[in-house]
Amino acid sequence: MSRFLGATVTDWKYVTGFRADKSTITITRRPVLPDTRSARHRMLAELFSDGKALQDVTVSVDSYAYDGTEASYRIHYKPTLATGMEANRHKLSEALLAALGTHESGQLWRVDWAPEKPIITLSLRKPLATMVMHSLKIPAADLPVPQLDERGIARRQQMPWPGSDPSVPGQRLHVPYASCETDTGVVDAYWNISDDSSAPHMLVVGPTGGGKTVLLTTVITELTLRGVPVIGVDPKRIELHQFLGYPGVPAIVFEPLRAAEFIYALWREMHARTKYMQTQRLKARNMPLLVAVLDEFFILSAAWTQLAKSGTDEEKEVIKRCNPLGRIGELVALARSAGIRLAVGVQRPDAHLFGRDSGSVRDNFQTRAALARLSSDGAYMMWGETTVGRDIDAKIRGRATVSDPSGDPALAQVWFTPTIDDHPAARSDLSAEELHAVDSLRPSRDTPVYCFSAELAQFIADEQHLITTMADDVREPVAVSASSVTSLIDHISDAIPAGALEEGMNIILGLDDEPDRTGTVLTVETVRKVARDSDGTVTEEGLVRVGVSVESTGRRPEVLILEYSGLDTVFLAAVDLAAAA
Ligand SMILES: Nc1ncnc2c1ncn2[C@@H]1O[C@H](COP(=O)(O)OP(=O)(O)OP(=O)(O)O)[C@@H](O)[C@H]1O
Repeated sequence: MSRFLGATVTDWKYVTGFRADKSTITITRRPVLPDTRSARHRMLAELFSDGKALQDVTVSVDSYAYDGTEASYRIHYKPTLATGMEANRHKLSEALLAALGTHESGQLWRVDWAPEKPIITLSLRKPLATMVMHSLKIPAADLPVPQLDERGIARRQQMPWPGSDPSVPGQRLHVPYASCETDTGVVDAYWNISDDSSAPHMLVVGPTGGGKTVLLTTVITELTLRGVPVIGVDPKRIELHQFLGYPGVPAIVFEPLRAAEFIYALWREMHARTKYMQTQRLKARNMPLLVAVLDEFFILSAAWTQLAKSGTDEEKEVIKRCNPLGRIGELVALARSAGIRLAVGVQRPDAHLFGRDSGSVRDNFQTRAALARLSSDGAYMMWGETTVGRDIDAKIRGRATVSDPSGDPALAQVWFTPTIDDHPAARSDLSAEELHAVDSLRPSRDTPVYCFSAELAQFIADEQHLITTMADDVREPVAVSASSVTSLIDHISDAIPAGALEEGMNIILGLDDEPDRTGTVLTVETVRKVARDSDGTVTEEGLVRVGVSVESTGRRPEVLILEYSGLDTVFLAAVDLAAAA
């Protein structure tokens, strides 16, 4: 062992040289300095040594944790066409994260691509909590509510909110619902419903059990605490019923036909408000806010389509008069300036089911949350990129991709609000912590809806009457088997355009055959084959042939061919019904 410039050298490299002009052979000894890089540093350098993924790579340590472990790295590389492509960057980031695993401290790594320079930084991030209990830190009675005159008009709508920055206008109306990761750390994700919001309506996507109802519950509780009333629509009947009688929630609508009447009343309200604002010289910011939450929107819109096609004459007339799908389009585009906001929950992002003009309708839902691992098409529809939100850990309940405060997609943990139903049967299921959370969230004041139209006022009054008489209709259960199912809404899990049907899906048939649906026997059939127009595109005119095999007396099952246009909606069976079929 010897020393070279102060370093201990255990190995030497010998280089031989020959100079013919001087007839000399030189033998030079160079020290091989020991590799002092950590195993992780070496691994990172070796990851790119073949020059395939990145070229001319140098890896350096950027910072150390207090215990001396390496806490961040910088990777310099030679920029190429491939390194500029989002999909390649995403793949490489995933490979780096997989190679790095978990840091000694238990923290996870994050990968950041510098926007302008060919530098990747690897740094540590605190893992997002896997569960965030949603509760209020101060008594609800101490929260400020907007000062409104008897018409509901606010001269100064923007009240300070505890913890808010008074220099940021409208923060009272930043409705938080999740913790999300951004470059500056974990922050609250919120829906900005103030009049200066560039994302006035909210879209929530999540499959059954994905946490959509929890997210909407979190949002509704935050809205009512802020003195913003909510009317909910829940065609599945079991998601938002907990809000019946909740302060600030004057109505929850369950029947699709009543939901159509509600959309009509809301549309009339929007026009009445606009007229009032014009005559009284009021601005959007003066108007009292009202939020409509439409859960399971595709089921609702498919039910409307079915009613329009094969309902009773009376039902058809209601759908025609209310034209809910057309009026929703108008509401989405115009309601914001009349103080009305929409939150819509759907099972999957779909390009077609918002109607013909889907693109622009979807564009108005700029506050977005996706509670599931998205397909690449779904990711593109939600975030404009095929790779965003695709690696959500499905095992963590409430894990989502949401719009962060700057509007970009970010990984998030949705705050958990247990059921807020104050029925003793619901409360008996809650733990002490959950009871504390829901009690803290309950507003101490009931916020009214200021109705500028006779239609909305009448609608709410009728709904409240219906709810009080609902108990009269309740009867003791009778056992009914799948083959005698009579009610549609209770047994469907989702509705999708025929163009999106795939082999193996269980669909409900028999709805169109019998105009009087009460007493109709529904059947559940499994899709065996789907044939689309030759180029595979789904258009309203496009024909979709679907083959289902049905029982027959012969040896082989008969194949029934159903024909749909690409935008016809088809109901999917709920799991229990499909299993029974
Ligand atoms: N943010 C969350 N944090 C913790 N647990 C959650 C969260 N969201 C949902 N869960 C858990 O997942 C369960 C299902 O959630 P939720 O009822 O919201 O699903 P959903 O999407 O509404 O399903 P469906 O479409 O069938 O109504 C909840 O009862 C709860 O236990």
